[in-house]
Amino acid sequence: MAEGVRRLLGKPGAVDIRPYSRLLEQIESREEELRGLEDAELTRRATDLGNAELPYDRPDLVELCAVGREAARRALGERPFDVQLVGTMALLDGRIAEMATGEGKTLTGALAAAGFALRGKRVHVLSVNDYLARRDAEWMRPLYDLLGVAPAWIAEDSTGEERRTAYSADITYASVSELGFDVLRDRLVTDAGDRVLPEPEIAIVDEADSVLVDEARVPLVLAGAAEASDADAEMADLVRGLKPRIHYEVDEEGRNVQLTDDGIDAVEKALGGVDLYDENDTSVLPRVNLALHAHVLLQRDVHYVVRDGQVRLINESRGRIALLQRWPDGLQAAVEAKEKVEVSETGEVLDSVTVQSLVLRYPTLCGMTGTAMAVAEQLREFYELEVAQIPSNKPCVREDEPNRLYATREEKEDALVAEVARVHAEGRPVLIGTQDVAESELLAKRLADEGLECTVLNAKNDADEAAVIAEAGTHGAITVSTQMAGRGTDIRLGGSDMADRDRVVEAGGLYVLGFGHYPSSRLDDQLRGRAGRQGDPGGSVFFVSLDDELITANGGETTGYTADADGRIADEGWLAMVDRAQRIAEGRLLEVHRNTWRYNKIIDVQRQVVLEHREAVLTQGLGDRQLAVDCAARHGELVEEAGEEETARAARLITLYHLDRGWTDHNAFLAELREGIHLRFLGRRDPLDEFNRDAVPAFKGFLDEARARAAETFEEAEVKDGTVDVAAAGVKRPSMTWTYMVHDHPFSSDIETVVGRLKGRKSD
Ligand SMILES: Nc1ncnc2c1ncn2[C@@H]1O[C@H](COP(=O)(O)OP(=O)(O)OP(=O)(O)O)[C@@H](O)[C@H]1O
Repeated sequence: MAEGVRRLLGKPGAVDIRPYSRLLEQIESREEELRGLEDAELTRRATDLGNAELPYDRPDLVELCAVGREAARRALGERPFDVQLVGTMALLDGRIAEMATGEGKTLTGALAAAGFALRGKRVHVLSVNDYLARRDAEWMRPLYDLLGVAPAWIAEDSTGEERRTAYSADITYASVSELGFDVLRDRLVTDAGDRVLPEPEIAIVDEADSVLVDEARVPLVLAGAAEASDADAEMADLVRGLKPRIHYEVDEEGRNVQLTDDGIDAVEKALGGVDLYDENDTSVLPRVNLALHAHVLLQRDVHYVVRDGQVRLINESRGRIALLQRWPDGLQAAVEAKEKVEVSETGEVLDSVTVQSLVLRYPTLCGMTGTAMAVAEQLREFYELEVAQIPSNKPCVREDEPNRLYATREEKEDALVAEVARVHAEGRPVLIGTQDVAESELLAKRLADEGLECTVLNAKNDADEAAVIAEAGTHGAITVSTQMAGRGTDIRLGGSDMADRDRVVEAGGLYVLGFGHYPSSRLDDQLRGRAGRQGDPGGSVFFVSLDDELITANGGETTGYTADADGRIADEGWLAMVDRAQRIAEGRLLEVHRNTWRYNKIIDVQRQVVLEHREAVLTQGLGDRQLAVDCAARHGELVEEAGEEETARAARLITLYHLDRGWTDHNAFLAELREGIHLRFLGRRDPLDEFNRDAVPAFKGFLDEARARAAETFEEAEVKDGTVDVAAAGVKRPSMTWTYMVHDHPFSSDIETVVGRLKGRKSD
């Protein structure tokens, strides 16, 4: 049995992996026989496993792992390590497998995917981006071929037909956002044959903590074309002239901005003496607020970049550009006006789904990540998922040094630059993790000024990013990077071809330097994990300063310390305070997650009612049956004139139209309700109760209302050239739809911000 497995019997809070480890010997004993088989015979052994139901019993599990190992050895030239097989078994049991960076999660997940697929289940492997979906599917394809199952992948530019074909494969790799958008688009089809997705069965989530926890509350939105909104160039110009603290105030967390009285006067004057609070014209104030928000709170190169004449959001949790992400429309246009670029199309929200609801659609959910234990509680609470902690194949020898704490940011930067210079002189490769794009660029400039040339990795496209990171382990390389929660490429010592490996090992392996802590220790660990893969030497250390935002925003003390001449604070108490600030930040994030979860729950319940009803209309002729009752006379006439089938088609289209229209309107109402509710919260009532109090009755008559409207339209529908002219009766579908993700709802009235702030106040 492998040393790694013997070493670890599982930590508290994690599931016991011993039942899996116990099978390893039997798996190994099958190896010799399997090596002697022809490929076709090996494939047959695999497909024979399909003659039973899930879950696998022990003999079959042994057979699956043994056959899978042999197939991987032949097809990929990689014989799965014991720990990878333990990971595969944990995934097949619906667990989250925690496996450190570079342990080979792709192969572990692929063997589990094949295991599910062989038993007739459709598997979706969810990646964090299109590049990885495609790369992993193609990488694992020879293995799947040998095991007799078919993989496919989806990318942003896949057509509807390509998607349908890909989803009908045994195993489909897709990014979470593409999957979400397909779910949303499928919800709006008017012909069941237009759907691309089959019923969800099994999801294997890569980077599970990033998707299931960090991105859980991110809504994916489907919007439909309405009229374009105007770029508010006038407002953008106006707010550009306003002065901080005189005309507007920003709250401590940098999430809200408000005009002061002087600001209000200045704006009213600049607009030719309007009254911003005129009850008869409430259109001006929101425009000012949007422009102000865009101007003050959203910073170029931190929250977005301008590229090819377009404003592109930076995905804050990954430091990458997110192609399809936009802010809610008004704000997007305001930023576009601020940056003086062409304004993009706007529209109304047709529907949305959070990442959390998206993955909860799957009856079986599992996944892998390098950092799951730290969020084990959340995985249990929100998904009923348990973590299996898989030991590393070789012991990790990375040296993680304690924090180096400095009084000020300047001192922290000086110290970091000096440290980079020191290790660089020995040829040791350095990877520096920064919080955002702007910071990475400033730091790169500073390093360059000191004669330390470095590569900056930020918000590039995913494929470029993979190529850059692959070389971060080269002798003497200095790489500055924003956070890379999404798994990229392996950092091999000595460069991607490992040509110089010995020299780099000699120098101590990859050295990871964090330029400040992330809001959660898990994100820190992901950065650290870049070094010391597969038993490689390596090290990590974080440089922190008392004026880091994490510390100032989370109640850290910033006065009364003793520092040495370089500004370094060595006192244990102060170092402990840094950890505390991070724990507080983690607690706050969890609270926000819980809150959104509660809000979304009720919306999900309502959505489910609509979706079930819609399904009956779409596939079982419910609309037609209802209209035959509600509009008996007109129904009879139409059947006479156009035939039963055509009448049923018209009834379906009309009913679906009103259901979807109603849901869009209801969504807008709920969004407004959420935004407005904080005012009542100030009246000391529980905002969630308040929300439910209004959201529930507003939905009560929903289906009846849609039915009544459908009847009205149906009465008016006329037959033209043998078909019912539903368009003439007012049934209009959006001429185009598109999708986006909303990251961290930015409006000041956002309930989470308010909840967060009031909570902060209460504990004062
Ligand atoms: N059993 C094996 N034998 C040899 N090499 C392997 C084996 N399994 C995986 N590898 C190699 O290890 C490297 C890392 O694999 P992979 O990218 O799947 O790791 P990971 O766990 O997903 O890492 P990360 O956390 O960085 O995403 C790859 O180059 C892969 O080819």
